[in-house]
Amino acid sequence: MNHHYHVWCLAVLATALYLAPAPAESTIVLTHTNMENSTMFAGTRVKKRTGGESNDQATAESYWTPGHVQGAQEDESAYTQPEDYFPSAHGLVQTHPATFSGFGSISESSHGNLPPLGYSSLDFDKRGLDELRKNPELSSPEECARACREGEPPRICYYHFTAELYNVLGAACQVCTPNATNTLWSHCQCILADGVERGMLAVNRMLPGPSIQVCEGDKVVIDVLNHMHGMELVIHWHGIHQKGTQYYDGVPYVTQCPIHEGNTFRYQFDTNSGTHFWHAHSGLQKIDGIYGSIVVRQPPSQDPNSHLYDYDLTTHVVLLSDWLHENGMERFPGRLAANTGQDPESLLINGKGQFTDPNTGFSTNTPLETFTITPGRRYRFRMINALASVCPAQITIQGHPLVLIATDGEPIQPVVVNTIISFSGERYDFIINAEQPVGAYWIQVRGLGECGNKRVQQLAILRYARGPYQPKSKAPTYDVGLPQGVVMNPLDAVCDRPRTDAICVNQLKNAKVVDKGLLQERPDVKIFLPFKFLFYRPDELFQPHQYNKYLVAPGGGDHVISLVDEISYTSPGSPMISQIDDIPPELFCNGDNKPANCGRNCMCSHKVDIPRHAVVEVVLVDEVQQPNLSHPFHLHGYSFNVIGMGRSPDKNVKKINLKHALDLDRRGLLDRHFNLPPLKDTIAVPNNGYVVFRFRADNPGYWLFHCHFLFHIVIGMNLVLHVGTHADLPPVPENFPRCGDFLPPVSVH
Ligand SMILES: CC(=O)NCCc1ccc(O)c(O)c1
Repeated sequence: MNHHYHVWCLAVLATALYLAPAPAESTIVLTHTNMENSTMFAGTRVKKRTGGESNDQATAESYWTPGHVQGAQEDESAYTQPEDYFPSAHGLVQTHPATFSGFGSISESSHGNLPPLGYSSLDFDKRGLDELRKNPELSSPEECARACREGEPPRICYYHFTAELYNVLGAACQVCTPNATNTLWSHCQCILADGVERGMLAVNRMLPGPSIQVCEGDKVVIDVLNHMHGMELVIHWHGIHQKGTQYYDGVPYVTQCPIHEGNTFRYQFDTNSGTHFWHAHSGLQKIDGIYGSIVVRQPPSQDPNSHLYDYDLTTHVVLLSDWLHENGMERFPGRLAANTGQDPESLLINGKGQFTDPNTGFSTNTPLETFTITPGRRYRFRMINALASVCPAQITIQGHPLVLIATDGEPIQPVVVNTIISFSGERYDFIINAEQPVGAYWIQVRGLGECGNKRVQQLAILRYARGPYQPKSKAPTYDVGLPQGVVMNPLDAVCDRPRTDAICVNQLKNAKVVDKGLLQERPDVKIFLPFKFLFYRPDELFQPHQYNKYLVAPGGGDHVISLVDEISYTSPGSPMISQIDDIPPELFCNGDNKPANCGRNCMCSHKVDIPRHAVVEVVLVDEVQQPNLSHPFHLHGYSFNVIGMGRSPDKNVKKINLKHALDLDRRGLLDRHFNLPPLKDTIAVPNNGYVVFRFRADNPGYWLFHCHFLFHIVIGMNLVLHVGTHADLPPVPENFPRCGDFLPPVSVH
């Protein structure tokens, strides 16, 4: 096809659609009646209201007419030059053409060029832009988000993150109303989320924050500037192994000191392939908006499943998150009277969604995320569960089976499912074949577990190019959802036999050969880790001279902390990796070395030492025994092979515990499979069940291992696996920030 003709033709089409008046149904109604004080939020106008007004009135007075036209993104696979393309991720304004370079010839497959990211280096703080411009060896985000080809030299990809206190529906939404035909800025700083105004935290005024999309082997450099007043910040790169760059894993007081307000910390590391993400690992900042995707692509020849799909687009990342209508700190330790625990009000899909007030039934009408596909083509989608609360998320796409091809960044032998249940921290990559009639189809994401109480869900749209924008069928509701079919990750934990209705993680097969040594009968190190909550009695918790942490759990208002092997993790005051000598040795502990007389609530820095190169087996045992709650454990620095999972085969045993798991193991009754066990870095332990996994300890360092639920991290459901010795580590980077107590002798004048 003639290159220039193609370009011109699409540009005209896109422009025409872009300037067309907004269809009535896409009017955004930014109103929300707050349960307690009936405060209305109307786009850029803020009105205080008294209670009792009808929703009709509210709607009439407080809507906003956007010029956002979904049709601007017409054909995902026909992109050629950036001028033709209106990104969907933040698709309010056209991306600045001048920021793009390196687009080659038109390719008929995605294994060719990629559409733009949806933001560019022009969105950096000026300091970031200057850094990029003065260093010719650095590539911009838009240059790095490219198709990966064998034999092409790796790049050094540069990002600048500015973290701020920010707001949803702030005045930025006045400046870049979506109907402004503004071509000066690549990025509109208006965050709509689910259409309900709130304070939040944002990186580069985007939600999700900037997506990092590179090719395997590229080096990534991220300058993180903390502009959050009175807050420290640490960012973790979930799924990146940090081999050789152990200092940049982003765990406070384990691998670094937190970044002070006003300071910039430069992370730099190599990339292992897969769908990953980044998020704050400090405090509760993640649930307030500090997260974004990481996609590390490979040349097709490197992916055993590449023959199954035609396109792997920048715009087909599906990042799921949970969303509150207040700051996360309102929920910790939590309130007693209006006890909602930590359950979210809403879910978001790529930071977008709508909210229906359960009290009034009133809905916002903010744009839903739309993924565009072309009939007859096969698309790789990369789903990231970035939820922070305890709710599993279930995704279903109307009329489209999902061909699962990877999880947590690692390829598996393809399996077909109809719905995926995922837990905080997990990633699932699947293929969608665009083989249904041209149309628009619902994507439904439901919050399960505790989220069933509020029935939170979110919708997005899978749209065939040149088809309608809205699905013909009524939107699925929480109770009448899309048909389920085969479920990935059934919550019933029946994982010891093949079944037709579901697939468990341990039943997935690795698409690559597995290290034989890992599958040997006896591992070098075997670690049993039971975990549970400690329920405090109020009289026990509120004693003089003690300020013990606690979480007010939902429902009954229990005051709890978390224990792993009877220990509640407590952070030291200096990072283990860089200032081990500044940490009093008695602060460290583990199951074999607990502090004397620490009673029920042992608080110390739980650390298990592992010899380098050892074959390690970990058995996690759920002693929480809270029906409805399965805890996803995430290991930093590694992927591990999932050997087995399930519940006790002994029908007389109602509740599993460490003693019983040890007994099952002795009798050879823990489920173990050695035929191509899949690789994961985050695994949900079935409630009242167990998980067995193995890895070879070939990455020295201090690696956090923890429940990925945000509010369980802060109450101690963590430990550190310390692999090797300090002699195995690269030297501490020059001028690496230091922190710790300052307790000089008292000076007497
Ligand atoms: C009997 C009871 O209500 N227990 C609460 C369990 C619990 C504890 C902590 C959480 O984060 C959570 O979601 C649930």
